[in-house]
Amino acid sequence: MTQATDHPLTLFNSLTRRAEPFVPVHAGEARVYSCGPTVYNYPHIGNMRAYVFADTLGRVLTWKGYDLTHVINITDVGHLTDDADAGEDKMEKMAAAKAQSIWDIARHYTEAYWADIRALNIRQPAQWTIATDFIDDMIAFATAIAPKHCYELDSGLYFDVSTVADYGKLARAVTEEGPENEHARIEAVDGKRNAADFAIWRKTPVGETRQMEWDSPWGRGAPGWHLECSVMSGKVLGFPFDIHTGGIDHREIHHPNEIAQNQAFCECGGPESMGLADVANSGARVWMHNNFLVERSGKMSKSSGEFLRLQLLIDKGYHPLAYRMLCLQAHYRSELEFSWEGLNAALVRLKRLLAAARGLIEVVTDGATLASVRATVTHPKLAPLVDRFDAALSDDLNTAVALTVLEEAVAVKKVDPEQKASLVGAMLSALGLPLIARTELRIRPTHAEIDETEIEAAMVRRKTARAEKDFATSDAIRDDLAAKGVEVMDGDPLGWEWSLA
Ligand SMILES: Nc1ncnc2c1ncn2[C@@H]1O[C@H](COP(=O)(O)OP(=O)(O)OP(=O)(O)O)[C@@H](O)[C@H]1O
Ligand SMILES: [Zn+2]
Repeated sequence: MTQATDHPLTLFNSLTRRAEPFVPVHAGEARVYSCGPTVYNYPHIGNMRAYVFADTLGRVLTWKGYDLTHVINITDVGHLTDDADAGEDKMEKMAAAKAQSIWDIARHYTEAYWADIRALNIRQPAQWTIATDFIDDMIAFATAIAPKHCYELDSGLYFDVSTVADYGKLARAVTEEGPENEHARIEAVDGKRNAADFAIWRKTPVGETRQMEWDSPWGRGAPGWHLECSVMSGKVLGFPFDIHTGGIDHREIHHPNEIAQNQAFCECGGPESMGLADVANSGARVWMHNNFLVERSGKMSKSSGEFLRLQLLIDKGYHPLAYRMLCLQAHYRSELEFSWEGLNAALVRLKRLLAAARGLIEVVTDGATLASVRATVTHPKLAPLVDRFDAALSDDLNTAVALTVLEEAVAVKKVDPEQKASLVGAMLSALGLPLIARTELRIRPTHAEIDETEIEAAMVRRKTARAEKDFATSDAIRDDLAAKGVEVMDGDPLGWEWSLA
């Protein structure tokens, strides 16, 4: 638990548009729900920024001593090609395009997403909730709110946004651009009472069949995407829970719609009052949003054909943790522009950090808390760094500053090595950077013509030649390696003797 002397954890709440001290709903606990991917395609690295952010939040909550329950969902049904109420189901569309079963599509892309989660050292949440496992709960939730908040049309059961207070309060559109802008692009459906009304249950049109459809009081069909997240978060974490996360696009439609449903549910079927005067019954106390990873050409999107996958970075010889480092260097609420130069700089920084921390490799401090670090790290050169690191993370997850404090800690000399090791280990774990051997960071790009064992063997032959002053042989080996795309780095201060060009 947070001690009186610790920096209070403050988090920016999109709902109140303020950084606020974190006050858990249940003492000592933190319950967090993160909107998960729609598994119709591979995630791009922009999508993965959302999970690096959610993981960083979880790690900071652990660091601060909270007992964390993190839930991430997998959306395998219901997300339309437009976040608002138009278009086709993304999953059905991809299954049709590939002439495959939707269940196979979902399985394949869920596995691909999980592989990226592991590669980025993102901790496993307490539960992955799969939307199609919660259909009965979704029907029960919709049944509870329908009489007061919904109406039925031929195409489905619609939520009437005028039945809840402050609809769209979360969305920037409401205060800065006027609600009409955002809603102007929502496709008109005959009979809708308000432009922003959305389907919480979508009926399968007469004469059509969907691969995924279920019976409901409103006919055969499928749940709406917004309904899914309200149901899974409330069911697993209980309303109200502490923090709901997602990318900044969710602040405009998906989360306002979740909030509207949560308000309706808490009034009709849930706890009478959640004791949250200013964020009345919105389901979660704090709503947090990561900003986008962008390319020079604009927001990265997997709906638009070509996109950057983590695997592409790996194929080009970048360790996936270089991408984690890139994310940590920016504040999660800032837009981050992706470039290969930037990724390379992040990789070099990571190499340098891990090379400097080399001697500390045996230390296992995963999940270390501030309290445990304070108890062991008392040296006057180190204790102030604990404090500064904590201050940075507590300041709305300022990982950019925390990283610089970590680098200072690694560079501290003439201190008790065990204390230094515990401190560095704990800092790395709070940022989700594993203390891997630096050689593991070296990845062979798929286009390379030579493998690492061959390179290492050539390097040994070259060393022997040089020791024997046989410079002709040593130069010939270097030239041969250069021809295969390997640069020999004599006198490299990081101790890396070669790199792939
Ligand atoms: N460029 C981006 N940078 C950061 N986060 C993003 C980016 N694009 C999407 N996200 C976030 O990634 C998470 C997963 O999104 P999801 O799988 O629903 O993507 P999507 O909306 O279907 O795809 P697309 O990337 O085409 O918009 C969401 O929290 C979303 O807000
Ligand atoms: Zn969601």
